Amino acid sequence: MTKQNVLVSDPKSAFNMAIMPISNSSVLTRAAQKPPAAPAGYISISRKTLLKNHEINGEARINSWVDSMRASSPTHIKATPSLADHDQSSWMVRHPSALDMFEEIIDASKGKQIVMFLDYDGTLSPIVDDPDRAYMSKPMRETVRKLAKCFPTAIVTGRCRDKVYSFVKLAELYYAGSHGMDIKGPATGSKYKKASEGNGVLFQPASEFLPMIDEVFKQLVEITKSTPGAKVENNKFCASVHFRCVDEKKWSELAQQVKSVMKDYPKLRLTQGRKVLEIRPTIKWDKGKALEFLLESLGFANCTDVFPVYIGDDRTDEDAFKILRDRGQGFGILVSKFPKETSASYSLQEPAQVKDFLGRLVARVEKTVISRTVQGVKRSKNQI
Ligand SMILES: O=P(O)(O)OC[C@H]1O[C@H](O[C@H]2O[C@H](CO)[C@@H](O)[C@H](O)[C@H]2O)[C@H](O)[C@@H](O)[C@@H]1O
Repeated sequence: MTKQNVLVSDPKSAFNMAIMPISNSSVLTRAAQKPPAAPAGYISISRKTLLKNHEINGEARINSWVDSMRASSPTHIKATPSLADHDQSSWMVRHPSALDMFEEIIDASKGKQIVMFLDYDGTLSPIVDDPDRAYMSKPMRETVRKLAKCFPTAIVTGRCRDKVYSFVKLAELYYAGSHGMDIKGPATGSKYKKASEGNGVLFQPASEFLPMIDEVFKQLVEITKSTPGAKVENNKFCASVHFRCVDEKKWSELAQQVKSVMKDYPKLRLTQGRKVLEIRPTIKWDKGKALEFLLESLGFANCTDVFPVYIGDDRTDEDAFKILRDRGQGFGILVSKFPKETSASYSLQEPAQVKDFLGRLVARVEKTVISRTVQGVKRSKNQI
């Protein structure tokens, strides 16, 4: 893939730093010098906080990561059924099933342009022990393929962009890898243009961190060798340390190992996912910003009639859910079998339900197009 310029139309937009050749890192250097405040849900962010936590409060912090990883583990939630039952019913009132609310969702989107944002792991593919084998089923791929014919559709993932593409294998989608720090979006000003048509833009706001992430990745691989089951994944602009196959008794030790590497990299921060610690640059960029960037580059920056739908299962998806809440446009759907603190409006329990929901959306568009064709009504085929 060649390096390209990114041009975003609104000069006052939050994406001014995108108006530059990707290879020019001067603006990014400024951003990196002054780490921004932590977005909601992050474990730590600023250099000061990192140093403070490592020097003064490191032990407590590590324990809190490990505790929260344990607490969010389904085996632990199942171990307290009475709490789970009670929480589940009141939580479902606040975050009803997107399948049960399908007609309400369709009504809310009427006359608006739906834009779909899909997380990968735990949303399109079931969670499995080996991250290299988190395949998407053929029926899910077919459903997403059809979905992309109906609406602009993007994958927004913590994974390396090339890796997620090797799983999804659909050229007609837009891809935001490394938690949105590696975006292959639509060509500038290409409203409604398919990703497969023309040159898409490449946006990599953390490009200057590449050598640092590589270095940290190698150190993490080395230091975690002594922990059976630990796995380190290079996600290009971030790295993931997997705890899933590590004996829980060893989790604190593994977290300590990660911390010991991090102490030399104040420009990196840690976030937490599903049995994973993720190491990423301290730039103010996340899946929420990626969603906004994609909406803007699709030509929907100031549109009131756009209806973005973001589906995800992880803490990192909360940044995108929150953006949608704040914009008052569209909504988020959290994929979870258990109650979780979330800014999403609706819920689905597992990838199989995500497929059903997407399939129903596709079926509704197809039905609407047929009935409009029969009636001779002219309207954008992407609108329900
Ligand atoms: O943003 P996502 O698409 O959800 O990616 C987040 C991380 O997902 C992957 O890890 C998770 O899925 C694995 C496979 O099912 C599982 O083994 C692991 O425990 C989960 O945390 C991926 O491997 C990470 O690199 C992503 O950052």
